[in-house]
Amino acid sequence: MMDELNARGLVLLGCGKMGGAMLAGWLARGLKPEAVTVLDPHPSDWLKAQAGVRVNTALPQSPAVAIIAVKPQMMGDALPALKALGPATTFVSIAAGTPIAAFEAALGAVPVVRAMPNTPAAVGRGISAVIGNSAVTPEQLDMACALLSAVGEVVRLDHEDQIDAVTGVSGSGPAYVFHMIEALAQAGEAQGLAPDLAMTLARATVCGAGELAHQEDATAEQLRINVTSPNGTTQAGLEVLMPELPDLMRRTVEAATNRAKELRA
Ligand SMILES: NC(=O)C1=CN([C@@H]2O[C@H](COP(=O)(O)OP(=O)(O)OC[C@H]3O[C@@H](n4cnc5c(N)ncnc54)[C@H](O)[C@@H]3O)[C@@H](O)[C@H]2O)C=CC1
Ligand SMILES: O=C(O)[C@@H]1CCC=N1
Repeated sequence: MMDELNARGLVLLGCGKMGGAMLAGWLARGLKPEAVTVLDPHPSDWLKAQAGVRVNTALPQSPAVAIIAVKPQMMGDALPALKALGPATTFVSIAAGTPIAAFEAALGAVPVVRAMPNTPAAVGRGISAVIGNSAVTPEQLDMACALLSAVGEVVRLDHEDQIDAVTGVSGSGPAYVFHMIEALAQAGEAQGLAPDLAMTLARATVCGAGELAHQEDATAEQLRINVTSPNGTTQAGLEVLMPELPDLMRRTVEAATNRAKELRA
């Protein structure tokens, strides 16, 4: 897959937080900088420092893939730049909200893969959900999945409308976890710990628990039970957290999903 991309090229439309995170992951995994053309009116300092990557130059004739990573609100302005690319290019959009039909309306009957990744892609630990349109060949869908799997896990969806809930869970999800670090650190401070120490403990705890969940086969429930001594400290803490968190998380994911639906307009 990287061989084909290195030979034919990859175009990235929009290199902000998510496009940059994925590009960082691909460059670290064998994508040659010279094979990459980025279109972005405001290139970041990180992008400017990527020697060899073409920024705001003419596009290659027929790149293997064009990644669309602009905000849904910018789509109308941004998409015409890709109009010259033909049906041999697979268009992969990572935008929340924007439906496949909008790309077909703007670009014609081209192969489109709609994907929802997340920022841990920057360290090869993302997860992306994907769905293709009727013009995508199995080989093109496989290539898009291989590209995304270079920066994490990939799941294939059956219906495009599932992607709004995916966005609410895994697209936005890293932010919920980072907020958990912030809240856990603040709670440590409230118990008298110095801010730096509380943050060190909270960050390492969330990272360590995440890594344990990643490496172990045990369910999340079992991993929780393993920490919880009967009548011990964890049980006392969970008796406060568990009645509150599921409903709070349900409302959080519902709000994010609903916002993804609104962005369709
Ligand atoms: N940040 C995240 O965690 C995730 C974001 N996404 C999706 O990725 C897309 C980008 O989001 P972010 O990277 O967070 O936003 P961002 O604001 O960091 O990046 C957007 C980039 O697009 C550029 N841009 C603006 N107008 C343009 C144009 N006409 N042509 C080319 N580039 C243009 C901007 O200069 C900016 O660098 C959105 O559609 C979002 O829904 C999807 C999954 C996760
Ligand atoms: O907040 C957003 O709209 C984007 C989509 C998923 C994560 N960030």
